[in-house]
Amino acid sequence: MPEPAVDVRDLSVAYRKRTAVEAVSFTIEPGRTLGLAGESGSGKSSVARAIMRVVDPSGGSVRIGGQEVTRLKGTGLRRFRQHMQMVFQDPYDSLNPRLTVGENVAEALVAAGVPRPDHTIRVRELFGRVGLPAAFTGRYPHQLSGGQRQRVSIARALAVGPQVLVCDEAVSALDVSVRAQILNLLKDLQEADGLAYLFISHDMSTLRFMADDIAIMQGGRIVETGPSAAVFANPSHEYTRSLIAAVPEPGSGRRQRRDRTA
Ligand SMILES: Nc1ncnc2c1ncn2[C@@H]1O[C@H](COP(=O)(O)OP(=O)(O)OP(=O)(O)O)[C@@H](O)[C@H]1O
Repeated sequence: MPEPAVDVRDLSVAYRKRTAVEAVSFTIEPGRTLGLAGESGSGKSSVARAIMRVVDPSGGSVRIGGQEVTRLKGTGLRRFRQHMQMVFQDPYDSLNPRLTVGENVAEALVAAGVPRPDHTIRVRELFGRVGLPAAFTGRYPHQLSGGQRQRVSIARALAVGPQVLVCDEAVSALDVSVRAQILNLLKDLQEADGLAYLFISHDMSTLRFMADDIAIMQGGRIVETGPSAAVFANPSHEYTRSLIAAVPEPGSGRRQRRDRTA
């Protein structure tokens, strides 16, 4: 059997001895999406940060493409980072405002060891893959819309040829129609490249669209997990039921409860 793209076992994360994630386990196969949901503070981003080795896990194991990454350091850690990339909620925070968006993407090519003479053509290719005109490479982040900036972040993530993308609330700041376009783009890229996604979102309708499997976190633990269709059809945990209750049936035309009370 080929190795899963992501294999997390008994992962724990603590901040100054305060446990934020406890004994979290899941796997993601190449070309598949695990949706991670849960209320604010339940530990979703801490799972992502530990997998990316932005924080050191306090326990457990993380295997990416079969390689244990929890104890990697120096060059080994840098090499591993080419296999895993992250897309955040607000590309303004992650793009350098003083560089053009083309230069922002080229920075990732430097990190991936792509020779400089190849940068222009590679950046243009990457812009094409995320649906941006090549002429946009010379613009600055503030000259693009939110959706266009998120496309640039995705191009930058793809620049290193990753196997896994961690999307942490990657579409949460976008308008509904732009959100759908970015989700469709991510699905197309997944199909083309066999990318595995860890897709973190508080929005269950986004997860219903994106995720093959779902894991629900509460208080640092996974309290329910399973194929997305089964979890939505028959949630076993009270907390999952309350998350799903806030989402309309597809096509029902009802607005989300969150919208009604906003
Ligand atoms: N750098 C940090 N130092 C100390 N505590 C932290 C740190 N980052 C997160 N925490 C705590 O760890 C717990 C989990 O936080 P985390 O950000 O992982 O949750 P989350 O589910 O991603 O929340 P949100 O949806 O609001 O981003 C929370 O209690 C949070 O206060």
